[in-house]
Amino acid sequence: MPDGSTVTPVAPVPPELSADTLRRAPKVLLHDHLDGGLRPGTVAELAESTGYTGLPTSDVGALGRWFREAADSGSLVSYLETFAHTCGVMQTEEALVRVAAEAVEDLAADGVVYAEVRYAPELFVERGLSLDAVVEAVQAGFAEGVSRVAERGAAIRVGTLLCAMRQHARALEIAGLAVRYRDAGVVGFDIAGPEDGFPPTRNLDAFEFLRQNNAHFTIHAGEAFGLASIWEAIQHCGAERLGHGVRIVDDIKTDADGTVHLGRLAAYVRDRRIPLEICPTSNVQTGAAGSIAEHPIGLLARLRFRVTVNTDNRLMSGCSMSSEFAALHETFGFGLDDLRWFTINAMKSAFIDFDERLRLIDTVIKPGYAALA
Ligand SMILES: O=c1[nH]cnc2c1ncn2[C@H]1C[C@H](O)[C@@H](CO)O1
Ligand SMILES: [Zn+2]
Repeated sequence: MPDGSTVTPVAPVPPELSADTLRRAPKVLLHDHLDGGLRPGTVAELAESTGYTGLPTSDVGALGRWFREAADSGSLVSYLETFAHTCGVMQTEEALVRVAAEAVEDLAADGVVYAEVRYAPELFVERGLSLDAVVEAVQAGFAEGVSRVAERGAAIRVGTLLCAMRQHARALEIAGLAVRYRDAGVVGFDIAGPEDGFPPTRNLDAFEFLRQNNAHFTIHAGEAFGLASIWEAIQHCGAERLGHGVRIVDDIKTDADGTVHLGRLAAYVRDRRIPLEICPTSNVQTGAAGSIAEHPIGLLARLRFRVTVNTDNRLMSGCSMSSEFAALHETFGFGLDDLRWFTINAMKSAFIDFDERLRLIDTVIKPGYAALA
């Protein structure tokens, strides 16, 4: 093991950042699922207009609660069952455009200035849409959302990540789709779905194809399975970022006197500045963390891993970037400097061009936090 280093535990401080300050703080979101971020009212209306009859209730308030409670299951597999309903109402171009446009509006209203929003095109072909039609409808929706936000005098930049579902074995095809639409707003690729039993190396051909094409990708790893999944994602597949990655703590030992020892893999992830797309509330719901207070983000941030904060699924977790920041502020005492650090970490780790990342850091994020201080 590398030499130990001592970290001083940070005592939580009383909350002092108002909800309004947290909302106005510029935020960068790298891990947000399109089919996990619908407004409950939109789910109900689309079910009605598209003839989807599977919803557990049509009452909007009850529906929002149902998603949160059903997702709060302690297991990733049960959590994922709730997506049958959101995907069920997203099978037409009109529905995809609407959901994508509203997602952008909701993120901008929450103070998000750059977002990478992901989804699996293969989940929206049940009623005959082609994969290309799905991608084009979502891109049209994002463009519509961005222009509605601009009309209100605000600004948001959105990049798309295309996911392949681990259990469907269509990763090479979806990777090809991501590369074909790279000049139309698709900035990267991911694999999602059940982790246990579906190791990242099942999709090696897709990752090799992406690397040959100089394309970016992240991998959901270290959420419902441990270090082996993270190791494969990085060392076999070449993931640039880790979706969640929280189980990297299994490779970190803390002595009774506070001395911390990083194993080889944890040291590699930290040394190489591999971004962790951490989603605190989602991790509690799927059982990856016992509670927000027990979430490894406190330790990982203190050890200066490249930590980013994300929503994962705003509908299923009933959360936003502001509410995740608020929970971290209340639980760990993170202040504006820490939130700015998470935000700049995320912006540095985005899949858009370097000069555009720099421009957002210098002209939007830094001045935005300076104005709040
Ligand atoms: O946290 C997650 N882990 C693995 N898969 C996930 C997670 N959140 C959402 N998904 C799945 C369900 C969606 O249908 C799919 C594409 O967005 O990705
Ligand atoms: Zn996810």
